[in-house]
Amino acid sequence: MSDAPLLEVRGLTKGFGPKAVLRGVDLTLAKGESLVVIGGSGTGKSVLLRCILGLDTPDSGDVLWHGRPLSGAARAQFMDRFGMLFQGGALFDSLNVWQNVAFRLTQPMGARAAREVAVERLARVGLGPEVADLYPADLSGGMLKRVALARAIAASPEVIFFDEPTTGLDPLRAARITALIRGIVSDTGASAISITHDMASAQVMADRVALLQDGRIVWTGRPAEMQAAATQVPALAAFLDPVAALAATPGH
Ligand SMILES: Nc1ncnc2c1ncn2[C@@H]1O[C@H](COP(=O)(O)OP(=O)(O)OP(=O)(O)O)[C@@H](O)[C@H]1O
Repeated sequence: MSDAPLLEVRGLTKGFGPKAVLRGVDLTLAKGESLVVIGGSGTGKSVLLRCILGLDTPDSGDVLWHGRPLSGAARAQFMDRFGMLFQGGALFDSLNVWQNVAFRLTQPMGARAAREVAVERLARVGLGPEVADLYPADLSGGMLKRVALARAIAASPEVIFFDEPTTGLDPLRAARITALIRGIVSDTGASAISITHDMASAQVMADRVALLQDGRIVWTGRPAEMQAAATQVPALAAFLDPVAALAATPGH
């Protein structure tokens, strides 16, 4: 049991009506590993994440947490042990920054203690205590991402999910958030699954990359292996150099 991966997806399928989106996804996430799932628009990355989180019910297949199917007690344990950075940040406009960060603290604690934890997490993402009492409407896009990141790590999760963490940021801010995420994952020893279109960010964040295409993981490997693998896997080549891939497509 202790040898089991932290999280494992086995033969996951999910469709909507006649449309098969996931056609047998197999994935493992080791303890402390940062896995980045890439794939074109509409390939089912979000559906995969939703199935893992229990927001969508798979048609078949299993999600295992510490080797146990994610249902009943294992699901309850998992719910306490994961952090999530949603694509748009998904902060509550009516709560101030520290209340947003402390929102998912599972350990019961008074407001003063919760605020202290929130301020500490804000410092970890490069924001000072003066931000704690501001509201989301007062913040820039980059600051909102940082606050959302502070919330994702608030309860010291074992696994953190990042849904398109650099979407909507300019290249410099995207690079900063990417470096911050990589640092947090390395420092805390948390495992991470990120989904992204941003190859620059994937290369920095990933210990391992998995490419989702036609409902399956068609390639997985280390970022340094991607270039060589692209000669065998056209979809990978398209990600690494979309302009060249388009130019090579007849009638583009
Ligand atoms: N609730 C739903 N009902 C019907 N179809 C759905 C539903 N959720 C997702 N889909 C379909 O499943 C497919 C995969 O969607 P998904 O959002 O997972 O793609 P994605 O890889 O995350 O794309 P993007 O990178 O553009 O966000 C799409 O064709 C989408 O329309």
